[in-house]
Amino acid sequence: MSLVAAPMAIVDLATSADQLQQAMEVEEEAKAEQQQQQQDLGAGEQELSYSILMKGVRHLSDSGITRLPDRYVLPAPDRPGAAPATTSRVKLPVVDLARLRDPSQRAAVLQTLDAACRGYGFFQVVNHGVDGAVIAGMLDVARRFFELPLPERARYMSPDVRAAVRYGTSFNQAKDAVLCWRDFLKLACHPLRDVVASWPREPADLRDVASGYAAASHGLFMELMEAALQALGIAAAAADGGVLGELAAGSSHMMTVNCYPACPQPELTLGMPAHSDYGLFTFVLQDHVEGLQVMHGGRWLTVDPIPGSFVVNVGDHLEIYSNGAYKSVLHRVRVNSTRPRISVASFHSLPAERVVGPAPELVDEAAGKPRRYMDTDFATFLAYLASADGKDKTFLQSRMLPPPIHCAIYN
Ligand SMILES: O=C(O)CCC(=O)C(=O)O
Ligand SMILES: [Fe+2]
Repeated sequence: MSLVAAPMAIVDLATSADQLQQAMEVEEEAKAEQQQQQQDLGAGEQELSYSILMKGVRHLSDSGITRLPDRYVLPAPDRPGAAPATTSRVKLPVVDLARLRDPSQRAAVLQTLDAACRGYGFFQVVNHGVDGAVIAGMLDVARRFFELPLPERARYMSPDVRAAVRYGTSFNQAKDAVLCWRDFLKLACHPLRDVVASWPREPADLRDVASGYAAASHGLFMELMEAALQALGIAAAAADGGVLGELAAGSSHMMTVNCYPACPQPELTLGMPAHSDYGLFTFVLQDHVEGLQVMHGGRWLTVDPIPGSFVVNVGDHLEIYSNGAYKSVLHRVRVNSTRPRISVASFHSLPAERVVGPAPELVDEAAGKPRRYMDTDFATFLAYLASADGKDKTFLQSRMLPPPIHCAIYN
């Protein structure tokens, strides 16, 4: 063995001693967790304490419960089967990025994008060019994260909504009167280089895989924003910097990895309640299990997942920026009794400190295009979340201006 190799061998030994120690710790934690699960359910399936519920639904599902704990049972009118009930499935409008990139077909695809953002607020992106291995890898590492023993996941629990990494359960767990059948891992993704080191250390490939995925998602977001601005007729502003230039200089990007385990009574609860998203565009990557539903024409429609595609939706910021032309639409997630589901939602927007209001190009009082929304910023949104439950699109509604009053006397 050469002298050069010796320090390597020492490092290797040290690493494996560390790994052995870690493996023993994890095994002990897993045993303790299993005992705890049995204790949690020891007295039959009596109502569970708040601290047990805060361990999340993966913990409950792994415990083998057969009845939904009361805290997850929605009032009858809010249950997924209640009116407006539907089992209709929807194939969302398809935005083909290969065609968008082809100058001879760009105008036609811009029309599709524009119509989708005005009508559904949702569309699917295909032929995006993101390597299938990056997509499959992201879903796979997400699944493996939620399979880690609870103590390993629980390291990242935090009440701080600004934390770069946050593990939790339900929708807004500190506020939800009825809990949701979802656990999540939230990862701040901007600036990527600075935040990755604070992401979970396990699974060992999570940082690498998720940062590759985050970079790809951000690239697609920039491309779609440019297209959306062009479709809205404000591309000229982008040419001299504009909002696209701002986004290139800095943006906000959060990734939420959602885990919806199999649920004993899925007809009584939801994985996520009806909500709209806060940013400009959200990219959702879902596995092959359906669950996402979109409100359209007063009915809930289940999105048919196209494997390898992204579901993209307009967020509150884009509705405000487009002065109401593009719609930030209510959506929710249903769960089922047999198949766990994983999704990865990437929320893209302007920097958190940026005040967002309607684009000046889209407001013209004299031409009958009044400003329809107040300016807003992240601090206002957080204050809103702290004061209300943040559901049912009420934040966006709180930013809407009343239509101008036209009085005949002055006309
Ligand atoms: O799980 C899904 O399909 C959607 C998730 C979602 O709407 C969200 O994270 O805001
Ligand atoms: Fe959402």
